[in-house]
Amino acid sequence: MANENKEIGDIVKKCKILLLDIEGTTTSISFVKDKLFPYAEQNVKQFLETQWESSDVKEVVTALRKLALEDKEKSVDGHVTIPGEDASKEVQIEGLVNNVKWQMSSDRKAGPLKQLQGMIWKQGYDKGDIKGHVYDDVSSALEQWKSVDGQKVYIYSSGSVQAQKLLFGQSLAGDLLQYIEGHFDTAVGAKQEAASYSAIAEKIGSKPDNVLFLTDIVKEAEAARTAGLHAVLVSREGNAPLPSEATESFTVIHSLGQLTSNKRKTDPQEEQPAKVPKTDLSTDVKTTAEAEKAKKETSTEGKLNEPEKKKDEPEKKKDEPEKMEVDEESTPVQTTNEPKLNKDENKEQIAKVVVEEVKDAMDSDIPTVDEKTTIVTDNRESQADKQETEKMETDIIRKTEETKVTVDEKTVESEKVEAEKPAKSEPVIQKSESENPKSEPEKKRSEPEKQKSEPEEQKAENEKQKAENEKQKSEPEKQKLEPEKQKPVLEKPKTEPEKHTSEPENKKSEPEKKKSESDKPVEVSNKKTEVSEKLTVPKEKVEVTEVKEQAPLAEETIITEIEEITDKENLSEMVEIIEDLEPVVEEPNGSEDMELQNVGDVLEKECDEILSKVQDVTNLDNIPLKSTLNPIAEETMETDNLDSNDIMERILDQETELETQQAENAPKTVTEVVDDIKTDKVEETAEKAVKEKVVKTTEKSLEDKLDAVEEKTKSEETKDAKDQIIATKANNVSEVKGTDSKIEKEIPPEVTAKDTSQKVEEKSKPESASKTEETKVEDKVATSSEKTDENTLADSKEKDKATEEQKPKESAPEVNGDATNGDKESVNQNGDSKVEELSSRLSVENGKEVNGSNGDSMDAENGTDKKSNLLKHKISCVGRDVIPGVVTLVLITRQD
Ligand SMILES: CSCCC(=O)C(=O)COP(=O)(O)O
Ligand SMILES: [Mg+2]
Repeated sequence: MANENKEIGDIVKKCKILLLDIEGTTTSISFVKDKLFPYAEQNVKQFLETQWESSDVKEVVTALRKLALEDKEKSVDGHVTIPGEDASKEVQIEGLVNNVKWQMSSDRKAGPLKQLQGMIWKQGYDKGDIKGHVYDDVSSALEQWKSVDGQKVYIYSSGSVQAQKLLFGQSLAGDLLQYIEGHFDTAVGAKQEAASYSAIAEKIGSKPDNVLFLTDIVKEAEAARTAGLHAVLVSREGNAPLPSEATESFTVIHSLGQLTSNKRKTDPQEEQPAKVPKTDLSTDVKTTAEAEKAKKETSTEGKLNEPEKKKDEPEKKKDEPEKMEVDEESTPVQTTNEPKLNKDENKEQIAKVVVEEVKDAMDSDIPTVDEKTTIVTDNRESQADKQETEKMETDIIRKTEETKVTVDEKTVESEKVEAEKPAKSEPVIQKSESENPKSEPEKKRSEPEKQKSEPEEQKAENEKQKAENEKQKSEPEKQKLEPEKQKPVLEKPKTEPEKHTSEPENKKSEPEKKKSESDKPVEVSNKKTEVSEKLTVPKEKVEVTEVKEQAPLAEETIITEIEEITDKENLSEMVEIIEDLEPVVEEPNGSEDMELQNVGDVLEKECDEILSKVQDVTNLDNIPLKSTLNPIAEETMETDNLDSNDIMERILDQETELETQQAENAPKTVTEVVDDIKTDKVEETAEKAVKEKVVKTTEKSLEDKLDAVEEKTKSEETKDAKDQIIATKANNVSEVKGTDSKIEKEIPPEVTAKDTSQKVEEKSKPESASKTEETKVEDKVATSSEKTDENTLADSKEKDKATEEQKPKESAPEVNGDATNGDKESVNQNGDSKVEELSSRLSVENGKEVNGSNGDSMDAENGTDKKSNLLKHKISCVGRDVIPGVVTLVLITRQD
């Protein structure tokens, strides 16, 4: 059995029953000898005198007298006789007191003595003179075994059952009886007899092999082992030193906590603070010191060699019913306490705390969902739980913010995919995913001033933008952009990170409006904005570099050309020039025709590739992107000849339908979203949120592009549209063309709009989160798109306004249809032939592309138109990232 020492961990897990000794195991020997025994000695006479007539006293007196006769017959050394019943009460009591004191002096474990002791001690407990001593680790171990580990605890002590219950019921640690299933005393047999343990196992209803006995007495341990029980020796401060052979044979512990698992209760609410298990480490240190000290003390084991005969156990029958308080078989017992489970439960508990902190920190922001993974995958050793927990919580909060950053970046960069040149999208996305998120918070912290100043500035900008957007939506025919708005854009060249930074900021103005000025979304939005901003500046530099590396073809060439043509370092100067210029656009010369055509083809192809890559990166194959876009695509396919009003109505209908369906699903609350963290859906939720953003971004972008097309058409109908307007509109036309072409290729015609909506909703389970993000993304895209037109058209606002004011009634019908479908007549009404030609071509191109590739414009237009379209297409792919004003200038310059 020597190997049991090494196997104790497994044995503890296996044993359903823990059988505990008291003195020297749960309670100090000194408490018994220095408190209980003296109390009994001092009060025995008084007790007998006052309780002489009670049946219990008479019974125990009879038993004591019987034992004394036996001791006399056996000639036990130092035995004390008890006078017969024929003696006076006083004589009998005097004899009894002397006998009791003699037995106690030798720590005799006789049943009648323990019975009387218990009766006397009860008075002391009742008076408050006695509090049962238990070691510090006892209560926690008892609770752990019962409440968590699923082990049942029984007491087996020479002290009477009554004395046991008094001690644990009125202990220094409170009432511990709730953790004890039953009590055994010497009525079941002497503690150094194996039969006693067999009897206990039988009474409990457990196999001896499933019972672990804890005691400070080697002979008791040996008896238990003989009976087939497992036994562990307990070494406490003040205990008799354990012989070396015993420590080699038995496992020796110094704290009951050494036999408890590291598990915690699954529901912290059920756990009382005072009952939280202490760490094993601290207890071990203490008890080890106690053990070392105990080894220096003299052994008292020899004094405890008292005979324990069944005839000396008159209280046996009376005790037995108490011993079977719990039917062990009737209550399932957890058999294993694997460390892994302990950790998991700890994690779960920690996760709850962390979730609360995340809630506070994130203020219900969506990306918090990603933190769940961190919690689950964290592995810690139980003894360092507290420190690890703090660290973990910190890490989780930090990673949560990092996740936010990642999600925001993906959102922004997904938007960039649409907004930027096609060749840029791939490296941007790759960069987003490959970046080390841990570096982001550092970047964020490195720019605190920017974080503080920009939101306010941005807020004013957003409000301004909102007003503009409202105006554009409600009064499309009066889309006029303030000239001053063009300057900030023109002052920010494409390669400046500020341009990218400003986009997501502007896009956040809409969610604030749509959320009915709700504070929380605004806060979240701002928070995300800050993160995006902070990260954008340093990151964009890298992105630009990568883009340059991977997109060295057409657009870079065009950029170079533009730069060469303009040869202006200070673009603000160009703004002034442009503003002063009377826009005149002429056709490119014929020698450039093929070159431009090639460039246009390349760019168009790259646009398609980018859309494909966006889908790959965001796993859009698994979500109904195509279906989401389908309503738009199908409508356009079926309404080749519809005017812009029809298209807009259908788009709006689709949008309304989608929103209605989304609204039907009860949105998840923030708490529910955060709670998802606990169910290991964090990554899934975050992924869905990102996908949702991309889907919505794409969808909204398309809608906005169609809006832009319509707006362009309207502007064309003013007849005196300037070159800048045409060039800018060409951007959107090309983009719509590329996007629509892609959609048409990918969307199977059998997919219905209804299916699309359902799929989107099913896929987007974190509804409220998605809703919030959707709104943001949609608004971002909308704002971005609108702003592009806004800025580009700004310098022609006054002229357009004057024109439209003159012919308000004429503009409306033209915008509603003819221009979109390429009615050259309606466009030509406004005069300038060159402008008319370009406008007409643009109208044709708009009509064709919005309607879904129903023909090659090259076939319908003359060579001049082809060149112009190619030029517009070329510029459209670049212009958005360059500057509309520059594009205009290029147009002008090239034509000149
Ligand atoms: C509550 S019992 C008080 C201690 C006592 O009287 C005694 O005999 C303890 O014996 P144990 O078997 O628990 O060592
Ligand atoms: Mg003991």
